[in-house]
Amino acid sequence: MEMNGASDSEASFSYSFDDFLHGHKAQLEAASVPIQLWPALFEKLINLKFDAGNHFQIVKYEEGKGVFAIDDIDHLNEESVFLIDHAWTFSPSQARKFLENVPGLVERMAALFGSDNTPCGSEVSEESDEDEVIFENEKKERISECADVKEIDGSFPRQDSVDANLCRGANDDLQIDRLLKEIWRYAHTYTMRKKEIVDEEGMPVWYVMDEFGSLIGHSETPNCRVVPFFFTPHECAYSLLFLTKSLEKEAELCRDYVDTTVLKKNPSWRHILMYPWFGGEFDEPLERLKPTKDFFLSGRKMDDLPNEEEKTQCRKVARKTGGKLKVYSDSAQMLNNLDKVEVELVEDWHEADVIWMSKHFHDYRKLCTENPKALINQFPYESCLTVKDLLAANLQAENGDHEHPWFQTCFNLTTELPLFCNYFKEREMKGLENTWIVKPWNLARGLDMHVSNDLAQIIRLIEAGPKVACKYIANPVLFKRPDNQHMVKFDLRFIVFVESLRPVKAYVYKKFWTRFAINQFTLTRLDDPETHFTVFNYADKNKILQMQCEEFVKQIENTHKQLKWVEVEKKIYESIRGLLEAASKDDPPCGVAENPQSRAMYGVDVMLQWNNREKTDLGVSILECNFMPDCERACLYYEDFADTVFETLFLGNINSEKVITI
Ligand SMILES: Nc1ncnc2c1ncn2[C@@H]1O[C@H](COP(=O)(O)OP(=O)(O)OP(=O)(O)O)[C@@H](O)[C@H]1O
Repeated sequence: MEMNGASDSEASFSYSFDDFLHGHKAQLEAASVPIQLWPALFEKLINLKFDAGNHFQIVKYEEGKGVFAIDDIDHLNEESVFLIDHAWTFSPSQARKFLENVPGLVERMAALFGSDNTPCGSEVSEESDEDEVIFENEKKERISECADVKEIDGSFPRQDSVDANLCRGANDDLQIDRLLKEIWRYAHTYTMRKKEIVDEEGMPVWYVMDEFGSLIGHSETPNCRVVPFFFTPHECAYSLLFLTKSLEKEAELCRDYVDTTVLKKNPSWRHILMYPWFGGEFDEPLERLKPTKDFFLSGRKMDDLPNEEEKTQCRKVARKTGGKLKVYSDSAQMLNNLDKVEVELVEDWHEADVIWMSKHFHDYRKLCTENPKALINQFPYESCLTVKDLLAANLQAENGDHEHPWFQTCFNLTTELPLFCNYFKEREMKGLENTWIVKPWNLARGLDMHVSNDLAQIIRLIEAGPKVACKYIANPVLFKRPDNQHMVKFDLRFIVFVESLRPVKAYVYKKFWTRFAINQFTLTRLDDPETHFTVFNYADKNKILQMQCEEFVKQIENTHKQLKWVEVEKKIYESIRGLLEAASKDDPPCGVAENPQSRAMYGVDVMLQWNNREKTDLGVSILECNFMPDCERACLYYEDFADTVFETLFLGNINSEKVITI
């Protein structure tokens, strides 16, 4: 028997198998779905034919539930591909909100997670309960429950997903906490990439499969694979189940829970990747070393540098200190905001006094030999400073640890997962605070970031893309928000102008920017973005507190009487200088390179924390350093900003009222 979500007439609309291949072939190949299954898959997708119930049943046994074959099933059979629906699609930062508000979601997830999936091979109970053959009925119910069936392009019916509607309802917080922990044994991920956004990586989507998919057991020698599949006409993802071995009647269906690219790249990590399901200890002593040159070079285009002689010649060239600057640029934002500094745009970079680029520049040698008088707003290999994983690697000591007081301990989970797990477990054993912030290094604006003290969750998060884990600042200095009276975390952005790196010659713009969290700081709800982040990607502007730095200083000194801002500022400036020195200490490609023609402006994000219980010892922590070719917000707040940038960086006009030498 099968479930058809579409009537015959709907199914016969003009979407052909060729259309299907055109839109999905790359996905099918990437997921290694055998080619002989594609026609049946196409047919099942357009008819929404969830027919797994004809071949499998859920069976309860002593340790839990599993999925078993009703008949012999040949894996070479062209029909042996089955659709699995997704019970819940979610983003981890919004999951709690949905559990609190969507009726029935807590109950469904609790029922789903309540079963204990044990590895294949467990004894099957003699009496396989009739009631447990649930897919078919359940699917019928699901479809009939779904009152809102939409027509897309007048042809395909599509059901609203469970996360589409929000409504109020009360649920037990403890149960939700438990579900949010358990979910990392059931959740899976795929990433949507939008073709039109070339530079930005896609945002990962997490989902829980329906009861059938979620109850498939684990084996290291699996007999099936389950892969996510985005079906464009439905604008919706399903999972596909296909067999890798034939099944005999009553055999248990088992997939490999860690059949992921992470495992493919690191086969020796299997026991670590299995931790979310089976736990374990990671106590092998591992030596942490600084990443090698190869690490810094992988996936990066090398910058071409002038040799020492060329640099020496270049240093002798006289440069402009006034008058009209000839500027070659790919970005007008900053130039449009210049008032006092006169500029003339040139089409040929050979003529330029200043090269102002938002795109990465690589040809420093050519610039040095063909236009030595020009200055440019970038340093070679500055990604060692501005990209999170490279910065963390750059700042590591030879023994691999981070020893700078202004930098939080940080692990690259793509290369150092075993080390991180050891470190995590060691802290756990010692009873030390163990909250981490897990950040992708290729997305900005706080996207795909997670605060967590749960090792299982952290391990699973790397399936959604490369990440670093940095020790979370658990004792931040808090700010009393005047609008809601909450004591919230905040971070500060300082703009630094770099004139040279060896030795460091740099200036900080005296005005800085403030960013505040919304909710009262607490370590109890680590999934709440409004408590733990100061950047928000939504439009509720009312919740965002804007405050000029002068007002911020007044208020923070008022709240924390032991703080004197002049002293805090001094520590911040010392830390920023420390950052620039440390980041350019190693030769390229492992550190930022000195270059006589380079000048740069970076945005340095800083948090303040208490180093002791008494709150007398203040620490400065640098979160990250951003390359800033444009500065819309700065130009909007401070009319003199663009002029100050150009005067400081390119005219050698250091105005001590606006910038401070660090
Ligand atoms: N180690 C940390 N401890 C506590 N909070 C942190 C830590 N690192 C980052 N955060 C917080 O996480 C958020 C994003 O941080 P970060 O600046 O590193 O990322 P981003 O995505 O590059 O954002 P942006 O580019 O907008 O600054 C901020 O709200 C920041 O306060």
